[in-house]
Amino acid sequence: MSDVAIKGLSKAYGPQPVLRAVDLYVPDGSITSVLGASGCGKTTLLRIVAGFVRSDAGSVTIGGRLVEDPVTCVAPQHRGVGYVPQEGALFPHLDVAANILYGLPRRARTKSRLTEMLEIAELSPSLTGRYPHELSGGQQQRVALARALAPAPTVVLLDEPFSSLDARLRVSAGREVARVLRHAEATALIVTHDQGEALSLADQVAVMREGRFVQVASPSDVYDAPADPATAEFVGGGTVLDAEVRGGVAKTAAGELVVEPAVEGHARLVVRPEQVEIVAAGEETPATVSEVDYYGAQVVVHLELRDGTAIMARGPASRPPSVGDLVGVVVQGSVRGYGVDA
Ligand SMILES: Nc1ncnc2c1ncn2[C@@H]1O[C@H](COP(=O)(O)OP(=O)(O)OP(=O)(O)O)[C@@H](O)[C@H]1O
Repeated sequence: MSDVAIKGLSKAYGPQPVLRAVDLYVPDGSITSVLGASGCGKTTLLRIVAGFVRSDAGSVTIGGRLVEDPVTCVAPQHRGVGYVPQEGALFPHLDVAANILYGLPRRARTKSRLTEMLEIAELSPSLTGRYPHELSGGQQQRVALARALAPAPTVVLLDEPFSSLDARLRVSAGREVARVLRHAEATALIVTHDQGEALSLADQVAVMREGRFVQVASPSDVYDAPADPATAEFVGGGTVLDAEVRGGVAKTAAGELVVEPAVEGHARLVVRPEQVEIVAAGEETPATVSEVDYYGAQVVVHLELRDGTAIMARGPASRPPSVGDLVGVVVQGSVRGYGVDA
């Protein structure tokens, strides 16, 4: 396998810039997820790396070999890249075996290669004669991955690979695909708009907004130290409060909050929903429950503070409050602050 180096990559469709001088380094044998809202340019980036779309400026190097720049364009089949398109896109008229062996030269379509790919993708040999419509969504994803891995690509690109699966299957299919990629020691780029998926599957998360990377870091750094309030809201959610910070402390509608890293003056503060504890009315900051989203083991409670500020709490679902309840809220721990220039 190989590393991928993307430098100053730009692309516009007509007057509309889609990628704006994007840099990204994916180390050999690691998984990077590209996380961003719909339309921010994720698929375009992946398709340029794969060789399906030309860039306007910048370069892509795979394993030290230049494959894309304004004068170079190595054909997709010569880039050593495996591509798993959205929803797997298996050939419906071919069975599992034929789908997996499809990308190999005829002489390489051997039973032993098929067995090897079934083992890597943790698929039972009893499935080889089945057609895609006879497989579960998760099995289809693993067949699509086995097909992409069969020609032994140096890099695997996956575009929203789990978008067609339901929530429960997404988690298990994601885990299985990550295990297969790690087993194959693949260098992989996974495009997703699902923050849980991005954080749980990858070694590195590249957060994209409007054609730029706003943060490229480990999953825990992206969650614990988001680059800006918008990234914090997108990754993990939370409430952004405007406040004046003096001596590392801010007086806010949600009480006095300790701000880290210490910023001074006007700032935007991010309060994570798991930091907000709901207590009995009369204690701490009063709030009214405006909405309760029930997720089984957890609830997300939307609250309105006295001055109209909306704040969100997430916690265990035991004894959740009801809409209209008067409660108190306490923000636990310090909050992240971002200075705002006057
Ligand atoms: N072939 C094309 N011609 C013109 N505009 C395009 C083309 N392909 C994509 N776009 C536009 O470029 C922008 C980025 O598209 P892209 O598919 O890269 O986004 P994305 O982040 O992958 O979105 P999604 O998560 O919805 O797939 C969008 O505004 C899209 O409409």
